[in-house]
Formats: sequence, structure tokens, C-alpha cells
Amino acid sequence: MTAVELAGITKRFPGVVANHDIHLTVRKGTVHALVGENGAGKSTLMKILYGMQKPDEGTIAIDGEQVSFSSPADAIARGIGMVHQHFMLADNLTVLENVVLGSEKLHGIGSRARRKIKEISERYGLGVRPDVLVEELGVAARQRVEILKVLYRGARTLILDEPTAVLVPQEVDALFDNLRELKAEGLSVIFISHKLGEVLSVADDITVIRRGTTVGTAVPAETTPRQLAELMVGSELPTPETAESTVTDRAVLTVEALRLSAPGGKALLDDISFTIHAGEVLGIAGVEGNGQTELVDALIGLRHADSGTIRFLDQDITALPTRKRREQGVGYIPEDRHRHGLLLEAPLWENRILGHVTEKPNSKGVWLDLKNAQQDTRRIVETYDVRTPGIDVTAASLSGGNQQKLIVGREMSHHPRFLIAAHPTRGVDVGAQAAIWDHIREARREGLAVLLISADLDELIGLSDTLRVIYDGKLVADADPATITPEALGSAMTGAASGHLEDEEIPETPAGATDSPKSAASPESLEDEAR
Ligand SMILES: Nc1ncnc2c1ncn2[C@@H]1O[C@H](COP(=O)(O)OP(=O)(O)OP(=O)(O)O)[C@@H](O)[C@H]1O
Repeated sequence: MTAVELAGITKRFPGVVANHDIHLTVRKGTVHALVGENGAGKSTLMKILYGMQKPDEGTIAIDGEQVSFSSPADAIARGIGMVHQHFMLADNLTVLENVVLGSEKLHGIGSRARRKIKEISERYGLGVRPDVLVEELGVAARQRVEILKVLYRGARTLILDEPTAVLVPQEVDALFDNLRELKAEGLSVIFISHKLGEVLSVADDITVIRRGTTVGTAVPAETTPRQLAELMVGSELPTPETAESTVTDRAVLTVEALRLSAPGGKALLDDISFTIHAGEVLGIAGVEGNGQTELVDALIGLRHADSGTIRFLDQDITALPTRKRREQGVGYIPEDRHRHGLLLEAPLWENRILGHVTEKPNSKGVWLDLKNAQQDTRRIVETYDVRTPGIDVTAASLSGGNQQKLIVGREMSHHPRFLIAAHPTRGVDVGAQAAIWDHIREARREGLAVLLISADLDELIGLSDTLRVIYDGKLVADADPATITPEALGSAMTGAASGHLEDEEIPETPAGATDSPKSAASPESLEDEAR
């Protein structure tokens, strides 16, 4: 039985054919993965299926019946639900309020709605409690609320856009268990991901999109991640070089006893101290919401610490404003590229200047040098393989992964001495990821010091020379990237271990873990609490 059939879909944007004659058949009761390089056209196709964009050509059939969507409301009415990469829940409302918002007609806003939420939660093992405030939930729990929200609206086919990008391994396993429950009930899931190992483990069918068109399907049981990547790229992948250590004894960044409190007095960063040397990548592991954002903000100067010092090379920069820090050689790849990394409605070349207004090649003396800035934008587009029809298009019109490549290219182009890299390859395909790693490694060989924050534990372990674990605003543990496994590191991130981590000694996640941002709780433990 076919749940969704897309046939001959074509969608053009100025200068780009985003989708060209795409065919996709999703069977009922299956997880169907959609993979492809950055800019291949995955999001565009899903926006078409979800009624956010109209195709120029092609047809959509749901349960064998041809449909035409003018808005997401039309798609929802036909059982299509979408969980976006950026969650769209209101923090200051409860789970119940978030779920019923806009759909009050379905089951009201009171006890009937509450019963319905509990029923859906139990049926699919989501562990969602209706009356907690969303702000109290961690990333994984929020995602389950988003999933429940679309199920509440009657979705039979769920589109999940890179759902695992923000999850630790244990949370990924829990999500995949939820997907199996959905399948068992005859629902279908369309799963977009750049993590090919995960795709192969969870998908029943895989469709590969290359440069806007479907180039083939893959059978998960008979395919390796490498073969899948090669299908995406259309050629063989280079083998990654082995990394030698380049750590020196020259301190580039020294943080001492940094403390930062919330307005209420709660410590968000508590006695943070570390040193990063020239040629060293210091990886910070942690579940989102444990102080990483505050640490990055303090280092780049977006927030000032209550106490403690930050030394960069031989200078105390604790009180220095952001622009001065950047001018002196601090590079910054922000965690939220839409809020801190880009001017979405400005052309690419203006985005190339952003954050580096006073620096070469963007300025000459006190004047902006637009010609040079534009020329350098072309160079970045070329070097970092930003897929775009030109440098005059807006940043908003780039695919997510290509936006990220532009930011990385911009920051690396200023030859920083110290780079703050928050999720540097989030949303980037495997090929481009390897290229970004190479750029970082090369700069590291030349003495760059890097603070790396990443939810991708393979990246964190693979790129770091030193690993520290942040939990509840404190650096609680350290690990050797040469020996630690993603699973062991994932456990430590939930607060299950401290001190120096040895692989065998790490206990399992404690059963009583809560769903606060500080720990990654399993749905089971949430259910226990609800009883
Ligand atoms: N609103 C738009 N205006 C102009 N061009 C667009 C627009 N949306 C997408 N594009 C272009 O269409 C192509 C496909 O982009 P899309 O976002 O679908 O890729 P993707 O496969 O989802 O990539 P990623 O993995 O990076 O998210 C890209 O070249 C992109 O620049």
C-alpha cells in the first residue's frame, strides 16, 4: 500500500532548478529516508509535500488519490505532518497548550484534549506529560512534543527534517524506538538525514537525490554508508587522512574561574577553567542547555561574566567588546546561524562582510571595499563549495548546509588564532563535512586553537585533541578522544560520571534522570514520573 506518491515533481527558483522530475513512493508502515548533498533539493521537495510551496510540474497522490495543496492546512487535512529542524514550541506555555494551539476545534482545550494527549503518548511510547511547561523540557522531550503535536492533528505520514542532529546517541535510540511504534500502527515516516549510519539502521527504503533529481534507491541491508555517500555525490569519496597531533605548549586561550549567573542568581557557568594551546582542539561534550551557549557567548563577548578572566595570547580580553575580539583574531561559528551568523535577507557578499566590517579584504582604511569583498565572496563560494547561482542571491535562498559552508568559509578566511566552533558542520552533508574538517585540521596544523562544541559525538571525538564534559554549568569530566566511545561519552553527558573517564567504568544513565535540559532522559523514565 502506498501512502504518498510524488511523480514528476519540478520546482524552479531564479537561477536554480531545485527539483527536477522527482519520483518518490512511500509505502505505508515504513520509514523512508531521503538523502542527498546540501542543496540537492530535499527540503524543497518536503515543502511541496507539506503545502508550503507549489510545484511547477508534477503530481502528489495520498493514499492513491491525487491532491493539490495550497497551504500546510491542506496537507494536514490529508494526514501529512511535519516536524521542523528548528522546533516551533512556545516556551512559556504548557505541553497541552502548545499541542492544542490552533487546533482547539479537535478536542477542545481541557480534559478531552488532555485525555487525547495521554492516549497518543501511551500508544507510541512518547512519554509526554501534558501539564509541564515546555521551557522545563530538554531537546529530546521537546521533539517528542512536536511529534505528538502532529499526531494530534491526525497525521498518518510524518516528515522529520534532520531529527537526530541535536540528540545524543541514547536519545537517538529512543527516537528510533518511537518510529518503530509509529510504523507498527501503519503510519509512515519520511526521514531526512545526513547521518548515513543512522539512515541505514532505521530506514526501510532510501531515496537518493542528487542535484535536484532522484538518482536511485538503496536497500539498507545491502548498502554501506560509504556506498550511500557515493550514490549521493555521484563519484568515489576520498579516504580521510589520519590526523597527527599538533598540540604545542603555547597557551592561546586561558579561561580562569569563569562564573556567569542568570538574573535570579542561578549559576549558568560555575568555576569554568581551561587552557587551549596553539594547534589544539578542545572539545566540549554536553547535552544541550548545560552552559554551552553561555560559555560561547562569554568567549565572544556577547555576555560578560560575573567573575573570572579570559586571556587571549598575552592579553586580558575579559572586558573587550565582540568586535575588538574578532579583530584580534577570534573566529566565531555560531550555534544558531539564523540569529547570529547571517543576515538572511541580505546578499551573500554582504554576509561575507558581516562581523568583519573593519577587516581586510572588506575594508581599506576607514572605507568599505565592496569590490574586494565581493571578489573574496566568490573565492569562498568556490573554495567551500557553496552551491549557489551567484553572490547576489540572499542568504535565505541557500539551502541550510550551504549557509553553514558560507559561515565557515568566512570565519576561516580571516585566519583566526582562536576559533569558537559551535556545531560547525550541523546540517552539512558528509562530503562537505569532511572538507570542513580538513580546513579546520589544516589551520590547526598552523597553530589554530579551537573550542569545539558539537552534538555529533563522532565529530567531537574525531576532531578533538582534548575532551571535557560540561554538565549543569560545570566542567565535570575529561576523556581521551583516542579511547572513548560515543556511547560512553553520551552517558557521561547525562551526568552519570565525573573525573577522568575510562571506558569500562562508565555506568548507565541513572534511572531517575529527569527531563530538564541538564540530562537526557529516556521516555521510560518520564513515564515513571508521570505515574
Ligand atoms: N526560496 C528559495 N529561493 C531561491 N532558491 C531556493 C529557495 N529555496 C531553495 N532554493 C535553492 O534550491 C536548491 C535546493 O535547496 P534545498 O533547501 O531543497 O536543499 P536540501 O537538499 O534540503 O539541502 P540541505 O541538505 O543543505 O538542507 C538550492 O540550490 C537552494 O539554493
